[in-house]
Amino acid sequence: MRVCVIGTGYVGLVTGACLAYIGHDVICIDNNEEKVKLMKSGQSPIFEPGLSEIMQSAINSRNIQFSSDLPAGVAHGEILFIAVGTPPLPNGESDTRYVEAVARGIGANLNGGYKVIVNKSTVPIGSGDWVRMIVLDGIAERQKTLIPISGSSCEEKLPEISAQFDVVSNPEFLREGSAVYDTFNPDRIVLGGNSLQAIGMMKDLYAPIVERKFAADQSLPPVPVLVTDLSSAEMIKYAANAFLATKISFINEVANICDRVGADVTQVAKGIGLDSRIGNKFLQAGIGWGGSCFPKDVSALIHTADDYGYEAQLMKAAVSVNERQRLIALEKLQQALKILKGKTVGLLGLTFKPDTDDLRDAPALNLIEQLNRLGAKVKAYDPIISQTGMRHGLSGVLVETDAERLADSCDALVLVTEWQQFSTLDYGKMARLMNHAVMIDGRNFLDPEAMVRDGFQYVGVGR
Ligand SMILES: NC(=O)c1ccc[n+]([C@@H]2O[C@H](COP(=O)([O-])OP(=O)(O)OC[C@H]3O[C@@H](n4cnc5c(N)ncnc54)[C@H](O)[C@@H]3O)[C@@H](O)[C@H]2O)c1
Ligand SMILES: O=c1ccn([C@@H]2O[C@H](COP(=O)(O)OP(=O)(O)O[C@H]3O[C@H](CO)[C@@H](O)[C@H](O)[C@H]3O)[C@@H](O)[C@H]2O)c(=O)[nH]1
Repeated sequence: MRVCVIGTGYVGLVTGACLAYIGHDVICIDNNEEKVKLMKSGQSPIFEPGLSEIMQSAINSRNIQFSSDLPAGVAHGEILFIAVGTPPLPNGESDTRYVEAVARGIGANLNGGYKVIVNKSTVPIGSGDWVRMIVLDGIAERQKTLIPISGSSCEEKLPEISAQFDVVSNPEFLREGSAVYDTFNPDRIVLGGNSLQAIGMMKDLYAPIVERKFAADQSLPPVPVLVTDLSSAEMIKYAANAFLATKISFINEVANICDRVGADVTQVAKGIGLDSRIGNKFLQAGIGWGGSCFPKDVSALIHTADDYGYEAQLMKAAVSVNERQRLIALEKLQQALKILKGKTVGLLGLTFKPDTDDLRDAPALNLIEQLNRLGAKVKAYDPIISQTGMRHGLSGVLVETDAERLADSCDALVLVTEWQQFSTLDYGKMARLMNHAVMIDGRNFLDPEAMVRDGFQYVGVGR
């Protein structure tokens, strides 16, 4: 099928590349010319495991094109994905201006046959109908430009714009760091809309994925496809993220109690996770959840509830537990080092989770800010940020090129991101390079006994 994906970030580029890989004819549109240039040269502007290979394969089979030409994209696609960002506004509300610009642009260029406009971006509940309205506005604006000005000598009758379309909500559940895997191995596909034709086309589009043709385990039953109304699909996206964020805040609260009573949260998580009603996922206690999605999506849902005069108390609590959790490493540093002013703290990891280059709302950023405020010098080593030199959003921190340089002359290390590489560092050598060998393990990732053997004073979270 002919597909146009507008917005080539973590979601749009992965979606576009994977759809091209499974045989669709895809054009990816972005208004960032530099990104387009990079993608045209076969390079991915983001770090995501497996993405470059998928892109390269799609480029070789001529199933994918990259462009900044929205009209060409709209003309190309039978299915038009909107996958632009919906960042948070200062009041927590979702900023939908990029979605609006794209919807207007689609309307202004829509012509010819039937199209399905797909909201892939995470958008406030009710956005499906709103997008439809904006597209219609875009069509009307263009129509106006086609009508000859009254009183002009132009007698020519201009053609009517024929634009048939439906809007579908197709929320995305991929995780950064495993986005390609998640796209080929989804737990479910959610399609919200009331047009049978549009839903039918979406099912055709996803058929190879639903049938697990590209899955890690092809013997599994087909991927469940849940068809709902527009608002329910939009709500599913927010509710899923709010639930997962709340689950993490819950285990973090348990961890804080464990710290006080002398229990080990990693064992507690195992013990409760074996109950199939609870499940063992998303019970990893640590320094709190971050990233480009949980914080903004939970805030947006709280804001939506507020708009309807309802106070989302549980979600507000999940957020405030998380805000406190983000400072837990600082508290533990103060307990271990007492005065932080003039001390040097090294951060192992900067990104909000491993296997991504994304620093949006990363707990490390809070930590850097707070440590600077208290007069500590902050250094960091992150396998991807140190290598790529990407520094967007980073200040008040010296980025080192390897873990041993990081440890050199530090008074404490904080493991912020559980990069796999951090399990095999020479911690004995690192401890010897430090002024004080203190390790705050913000992700309960390291083996406490091994750390002590290597000479560290080890402090975990709820452990
Ligand atoms: N990042 C994730 O893991 C994830 C997962 C699920 C859902 N989502 C949702 O998907 C959406 C996209 O998120 P993301 O992380 O991929 O965003 P992103 O910021 O990485 O990418 C957005 C892209 O859209 C482009 N863009 C902005 N305005 C444009 C326009 N008018 N025309 C063309 N391109 C334009 C930007 O240049 C950028 O490349 C958001 O709503 C987000 O909440 C994200
Ligand atoms: O047990 C856990 C699991 C995660 N986290 C933290 O939670 C945050 C989010 O992690 P994760 O969900 O793995 O990454 P994201 O890429 O942000 O993915 C989430 O957000 C996406 C955007 O909406 C959704 O598509 C995904 O389904 C949803 O998992 C990170 O800071 C993690 O460190 C924990 O602290 N403990």
